[in-house]
Amino acid sequence: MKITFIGGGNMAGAMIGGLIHHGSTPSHICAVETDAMRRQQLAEACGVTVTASIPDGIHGSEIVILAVKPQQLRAVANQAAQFLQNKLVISIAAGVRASDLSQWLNRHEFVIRAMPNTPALIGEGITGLYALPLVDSRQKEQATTILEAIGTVIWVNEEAQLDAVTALSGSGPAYVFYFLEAMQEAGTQLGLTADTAKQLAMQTFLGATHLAAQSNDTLATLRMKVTSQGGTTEQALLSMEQADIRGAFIRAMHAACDRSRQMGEIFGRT
Ligand SMILES: NC(=O)C1=CN([C@@H]2O[C@H](COP(=O)(O)OP(=O)(O)OC[C@H]3O[C@@H](n4cnc5c(N)ncnc54)[C@H](O)[C@@H]3O)[C@@H](O)[C@H]2O)C=CC1
Ligand SMILES: O=C(O)[C@@H]1CCC=N1
Repeated sequence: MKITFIGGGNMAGAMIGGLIHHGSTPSHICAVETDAMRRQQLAEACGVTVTASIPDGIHGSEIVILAVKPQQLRAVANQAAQFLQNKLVISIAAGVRASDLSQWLNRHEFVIRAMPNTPALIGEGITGLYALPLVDSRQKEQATTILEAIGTVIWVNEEAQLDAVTALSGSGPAYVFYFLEAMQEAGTQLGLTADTAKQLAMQTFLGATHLAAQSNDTLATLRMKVTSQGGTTEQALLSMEQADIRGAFIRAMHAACDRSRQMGEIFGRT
């Protein structure tokens, strides 16, 4: 199965890296990229075919993954439309609705909207998927197979849920890195070296996440099992509650979800 990415930036790079890591043949992957330096990087780092031409890149591919910025999607769709025939199109652009993309692609019916995340690069991604009604089960299986190569796949029945997926797992790696940065910064203020603080922070995330995945306890119970009465964790959590960190976090994710919907309006129905 030959796959073409249109747009070879950060997310396409993570997906291509993940696919190759999982055993895909580099020559079966093509990236259409307008930036010459980025084309060279992709060819050298991944060994995939690169081109600046959309028709050349799409030729011979069964699946076309649109991985440009949301504001670039309409122009790219207009250029690609006449070369698609019955190919499956998967868009990873945040916000832009599958039905709008279908219109730009001359009412192309085989459109899936996907929201992956950057841990795809190491096969630890998670992708939310939504298909237009006429996408058949074979095409859905193809999309599942491709995206399972870079992690876990979750299908949603209502496209609006993809805005929530975007706010949670699409943007989520950035929240984790932000939190890790804060833990590292605090660790160094408390006398640890930056490397030691980073190692402690990262392994704490990994360990706690694996524990939560394997445990039958709720997240709240797991938290309480760390929190000794009169102890250190209690003081830290009290400080976080006083600063309304939980509320701030929830508001932040609402802001991300609102922005995804807004991008659907701004870059979609114009
Ligand atoms: N970065 C992330 O964590 C995630 C990004 N996304 C979505 O993926 C899409 C791409 O995001 P990034 O990779 O972060 O952006 P990026 O800016 O790194 O990549 C976009 C690439 O498209 C290229 N490009 C622009 N116009 C083009 C054209 N006409 N033909 C071919 N290539 C063209 C650019 O040169 C650039 O390399 C966005 O729509 C974003 O919403 C989705 C999930 C996660
Ligand atoms: O920030 C963004 O808009 C994209 C979508 C999810 C992650 N990056």
